[in-house]
Amino acid sequence: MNEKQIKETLSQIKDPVNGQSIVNTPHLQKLEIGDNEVNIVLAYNNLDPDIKNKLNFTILEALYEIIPEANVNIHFENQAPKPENPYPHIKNIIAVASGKGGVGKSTVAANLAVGLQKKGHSVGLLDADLYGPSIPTMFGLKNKRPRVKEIHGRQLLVPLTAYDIPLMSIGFILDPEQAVVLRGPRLSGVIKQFLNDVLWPELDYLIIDLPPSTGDIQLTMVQTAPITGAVIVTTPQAVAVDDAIKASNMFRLESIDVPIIGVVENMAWFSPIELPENKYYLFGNGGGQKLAAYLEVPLLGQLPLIASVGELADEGKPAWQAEDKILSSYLDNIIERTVYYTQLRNKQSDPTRIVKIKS
Ligand SMILES: Nc1ncnc2c1ncn2[C@@H]1O[C@H](COP(=O)(O)OP(=O)(O)OP(=O)(O)O)[C@@H](O)[C@H]1O
Repeated sequence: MNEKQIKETLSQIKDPVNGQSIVNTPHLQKLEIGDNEVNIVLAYNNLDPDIKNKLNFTILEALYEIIPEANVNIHFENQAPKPENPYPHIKNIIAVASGKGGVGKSTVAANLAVGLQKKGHSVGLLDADLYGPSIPTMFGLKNKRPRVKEIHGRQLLVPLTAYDIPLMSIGFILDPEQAVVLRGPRLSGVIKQFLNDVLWPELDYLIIDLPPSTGDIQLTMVQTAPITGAVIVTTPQAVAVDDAIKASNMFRLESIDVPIIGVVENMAWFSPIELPENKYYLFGNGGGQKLAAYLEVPLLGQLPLIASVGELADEGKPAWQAEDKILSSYLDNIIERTVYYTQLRNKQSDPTRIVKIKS
């Protein structure tokens, strides 16, 4: 049978619930076109029986017109639809978050992106820290502007690239003074633009560097994209851990429900270059482990305080670029465990749903 013709015919039929074409609606669970058979499974949450009968009849009638000899089976399931995903070309969206500022969230986000890319994954990095974007500096792209490309009448932003990673940051678009005054609808407009109007390629991971704490940006993000999971960054300090708990609690609200992949403890200790085996616990010891235990999530790894991390970042190079073996081994561990626990999350839980705005 002519699959294209069948799909075209079905695409003329509208989903009675959301008005989308029946072939694109998230209520469509299955469409199988065999030699002489079409099997359709639609899932609705308590659909009115009259509407269901009418839809059933409309589909049968439309297909009978073009394939009168075929066996058409339409099965309705009573269940919630698959979550909508406006970004099917991005497999995993990982939000890197922290409670306190300055704990190294951007450093971890940048190095996660570079490390994942080095291991063969396709990765994009989105700097959503509107009030203090550091990604342009860390990747040596300060004062650079993205190109605009018109596609099907839409003006889309082409991400800048460094180390083969497509990058987007508010710092590429607005001056810091302009970003600071963004509020309410304009703020969420910018966040939405970052996801919807940027030409992100097919990605295994989109890493999002969120601002510290909880606020409008985090809320807009979960209302815009299905965040696969959050990575929480903390230093060992008790105050940082307490604030990280507050930030984590936002993701865990029943209405938000973004899984936490794990915890990264940054600035875990200091080792002088001349004595790399010595560890000095400047900010206390075990805070990351405590946070992970409290949240019942894995500790993805620890990153010591190493002067070269900060120096390289200021030179526009993420630490992964360093030839430092000790540093690479810590980063390697964090990357491997992030991949493992993200895959485990995908196996064990349903995809995240975009948070609906209640009016
Ligand atoms: N492990 C480390 N060793 C040395 N310096 C580090 C380390 N991690 C971060 N830094 C430095 O500490 C400073 C703060 O780091 P970063 O910008 O990543 O923090 P942040 O949590 O994203 O901050 P913000 O609150 O601005 O979002 C930067 O100068 C960075 O280079």
